Amino acid sequence: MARITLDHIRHAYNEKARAAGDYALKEVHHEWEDGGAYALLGPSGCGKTTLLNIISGLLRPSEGRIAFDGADVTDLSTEERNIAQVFQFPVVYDTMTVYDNLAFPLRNRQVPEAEVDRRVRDILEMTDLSGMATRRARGLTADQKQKISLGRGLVRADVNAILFDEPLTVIDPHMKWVLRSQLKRLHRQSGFTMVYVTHDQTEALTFADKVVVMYDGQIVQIGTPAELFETPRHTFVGYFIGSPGMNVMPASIDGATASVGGQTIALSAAPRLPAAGRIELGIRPEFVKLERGGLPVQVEKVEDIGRHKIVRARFAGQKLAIVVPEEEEIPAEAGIRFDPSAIGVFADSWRVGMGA
Ligand SMILES: Nc1ncnc2c1ncn2[C@@H]1O[C@H](COP(=O)(O)OP(=O)(O)OP(=O)(O)O)[C@@H](O)[C@H]1O
Repeated sequence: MARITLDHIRHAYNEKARAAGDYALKEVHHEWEDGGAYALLGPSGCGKTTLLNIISGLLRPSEGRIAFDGADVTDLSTEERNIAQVFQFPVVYDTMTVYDNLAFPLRNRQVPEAEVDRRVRDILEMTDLSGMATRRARGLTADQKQKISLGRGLVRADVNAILFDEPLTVIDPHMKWVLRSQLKRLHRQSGFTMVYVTHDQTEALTFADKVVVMYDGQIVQIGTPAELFETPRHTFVGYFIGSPGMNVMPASIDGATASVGGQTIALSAAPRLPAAGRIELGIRPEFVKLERGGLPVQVEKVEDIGRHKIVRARFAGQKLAIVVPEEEEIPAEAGIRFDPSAIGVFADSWRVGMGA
């Protein structure tokens, strides 16, 4: 288990990189707690794997240093960093039995056989592979092989961290849910530092204590699922987390009042705006209320998804999503009201503070 320090890390795959845009990973400067469960979440190409490979030692960053518990490991190999990794696709020994595959990382380190047996049996149970312990890996499905890979990542008790790169991609949906919950439980029991790469928000939000949201080579926010939902620091976080994502509307501001397409919206306080910049309001669909009176809105579509309804509407020339509780009627000639305390103000996509 280790605290991971990312000290002014940048990475470019092209050695001649100069401009910020040349870097696959723009500057990352953070400290991740010992024993934390982190998810790296973001769309394809945003730099998640690059950052994970820098932590594991598969990639040396172009700039900056990385430390485990304060000791510089920038020039150490994965093996020397004492890290377990689980990749997107299975890495198993086909000719070995399931049991021996799981035992391999332990036997390799001369762990006493009684301890090997205890650990392997725990993992067999966790991954639902107990019934096939004596079968050779060859001939198993991709799904079963990936469970072996996952088990091999989890079997050692002496690692500094366990890194997962989209480990559940080939697992069927029900088992995905089971394994995610098991991983969470295992994290609580073991206290390993875990870093989990995914582009799936459900996976990230159920697994992690802290979600690291990445966009275009940058970490745009590190927060608990609740923080990301309630106070996204960047419009991308608002849009990426939540279903549907946050509504973002271009606006102008005068004191504690915003104007969107000629409609006036009250804010909770006057935002502290920078001298220049593109101003937008962000409000989650859960905090827009449909009611008689209110600001004019055109309802275009209603999607009933069981727990609630999603209303797709147009407000002041902008698309707007509204979440309506299942039991509530959608009034004829509906208008809308925004909860002022739930409105965020963003300048050039970054959240600004409110009030003096
Ligand atoms: N070996 C490489 N050589 C050159 N460019 C690379 C290399 N690996 C990644 N890149 C580029 O770096 C950027 C970040 O890629 P990275 O794989 O880290 O993103 P990601 O968020 O993990 O994406 P995905 O979810 O698709 O794996 C992308 O623009 C990608 O094309």
